[in-house]
Amino acid sequence: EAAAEKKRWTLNDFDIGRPLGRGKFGHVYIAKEKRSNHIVALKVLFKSQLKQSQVEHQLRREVEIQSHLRHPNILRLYGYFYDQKRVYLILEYAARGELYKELQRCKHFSERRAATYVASLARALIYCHGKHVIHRDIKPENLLIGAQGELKIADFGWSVHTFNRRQTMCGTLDYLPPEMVESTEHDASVDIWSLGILCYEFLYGVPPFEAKEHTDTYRRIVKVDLKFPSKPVVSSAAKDLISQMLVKESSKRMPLHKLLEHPWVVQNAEPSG
Ligand SMILES: Cn1ncc2ncnc(NCCc3cnc(NC(=O)Nc4cccc(C(F)(F)F)c4)s3)c21
Repeated sequence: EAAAEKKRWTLNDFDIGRPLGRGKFGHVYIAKEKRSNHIVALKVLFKSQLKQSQVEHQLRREVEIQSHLRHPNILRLYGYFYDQKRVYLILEYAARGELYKELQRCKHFSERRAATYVASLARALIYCHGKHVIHRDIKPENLLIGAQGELKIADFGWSVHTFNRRQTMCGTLDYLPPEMVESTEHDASVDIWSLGILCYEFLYGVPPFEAKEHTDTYRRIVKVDLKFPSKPVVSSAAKDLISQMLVKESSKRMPLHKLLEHPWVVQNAEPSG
């Protein structure tokens, strides 16, 4: 394993297979590492596009963050390499593909399936937050399904390390302006809100604040204009959990470990196995 990290990979180390998906910055292909016959996903990114969008630092941060994360519900990033024009990400292959396609196919998930996914996401986020990493981009497009149907959080392109400035400002806070001291706008509770949105979308098939115009969606979010349709029928326990996560005051959102003890999760989620 450690040896694998040191190795300089090149495209010649892989047999490239069918495309798995196409993203904004490039395509993903299934691939087989020739020496080990190990199946991986290879994301190909064009340097020109990365430069144009000025996201190189984000990619570096993703690779750095991902190299320390090991969790069954987090898609592994094994390594990367580059050539003249492209950067390649060597990723764990999720055999059952993209969750959003599954949600489109089923319209909405059963309460058991939704609770199972929400519980595994909560465990993955507890693990990330324990390492001061917040994902910040939890949505169906970034969720994949492994060979045993298990959920995998992918694409840490927007994740950040939340270092506590107090520790890194060499002791004194006295000279920090208010906005620096209370720089909590991006604390881990952003992921709790997103998980609440996801839970709603798993059960109803649409996100709670969806609207035709962006301005209307924005207005509904800041107002937390949360409504539960009469169809499909959803248990009051599920609605109770969602209502405790979609709270405007970030410090008042249900903490992730409390989510795992919520009756709806306890009664509906499959044991993590
Ligand atoms: C579709 N599909 N089906 C099966 C399957 N199995 C594995 N993977 C798949 N798809 C790839 C999932 C990803 C995981 N990590 C990613 N990371 C990323 O795309 N990072 C990234 C890109 C461009 C720019 C930036 C930057 F610079 F802004 F940070 C960051 S994408 C699969």
